[in-house]
Amino acid sequence: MTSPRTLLKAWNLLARKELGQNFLTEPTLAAQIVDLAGIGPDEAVLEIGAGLGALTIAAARRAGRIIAVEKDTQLAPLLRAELLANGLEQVTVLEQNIFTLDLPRLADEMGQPLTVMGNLPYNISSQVLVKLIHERRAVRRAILMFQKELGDRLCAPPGSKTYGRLSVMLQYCADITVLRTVRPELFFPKPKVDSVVLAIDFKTAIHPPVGDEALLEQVVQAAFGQRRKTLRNALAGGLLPLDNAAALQVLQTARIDPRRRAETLTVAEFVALTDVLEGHLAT
Ligand SMILES: C[S@@+](CC[C@H](N)C(=O)[O-])C[C@H]1O[C@@H](n2cnc3c(N)ncnc32)[C@H](O)[C@@H]1O
Repeated sequence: MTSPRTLLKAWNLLARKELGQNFLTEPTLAAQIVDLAGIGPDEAVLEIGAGLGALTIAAARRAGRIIAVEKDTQLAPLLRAELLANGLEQVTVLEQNIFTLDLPRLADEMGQPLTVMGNLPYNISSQVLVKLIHERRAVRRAILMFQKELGDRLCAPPGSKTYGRLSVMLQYCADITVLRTVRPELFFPKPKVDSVVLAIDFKTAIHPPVGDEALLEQVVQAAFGQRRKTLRNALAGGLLPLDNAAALQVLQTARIDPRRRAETLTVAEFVALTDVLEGHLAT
């Protein structure tokens, strides 16, 4: 792997901050991430934000097929040239915004659920996660690098300050494992903060499953949208079709103290609350 600094210079390009371009500089680290991801020859891998190919090249040495998505059309030819130079022909580079890619359709075309991999641009990491949650029937596993602060939020338990909307929605449908942290020195350009690699295994069965997942998202959004307020006031805050009396009734039926705050609720309690609310809205 040629160093990102050398490659960009040779192609007369600059790293684009607005695309979250912090490239991995260490091939051994890229190989280690791919090893930790347990990528094997039978897998279909989708890489989000392939950049200059650090992870792509490491993964292509192990995986059956790789679809590498890269939004920056200036980088894509460079990436193709790098892959060719490394004799890696089983990689398809898509010059595309990840948000325009239909994952269930891609998984159908590949004949199996996808292993998703990526050193995510920090400015779209949360949105990518929401997309993966929504389209998870197409995803077997995701091995993703995040800014450490977001990684901590995703893993945060109830009761902690960083526990929030995404922690609940992700923990509801996935098991999360911290694989390793990565220091800023291992990227070019060097970011200001540490990163973390997480393995996200989507659950094949959820216990307990919620009746209406879209409603769960709305409840979680309403609760954390006003996280300093009591649940009763947050739920009656306007996002849900509930007034203060109805919010109280729903919380009491779900056996949740209306004076509690969103960050104290377990995922199972959010599920129970949503199921009660669904029944309430149906009457
Ligand atoms: C943090 S860099 C990682 C690059 C490379 N995977 C690595 O580890 O060195 C993120 C990459 O995602 C690309 N990117 C940014 N927004 C994107 C989007 N919406 N869809 C696809 N790729 C995107 C950037 O251009 C950049 O190459």
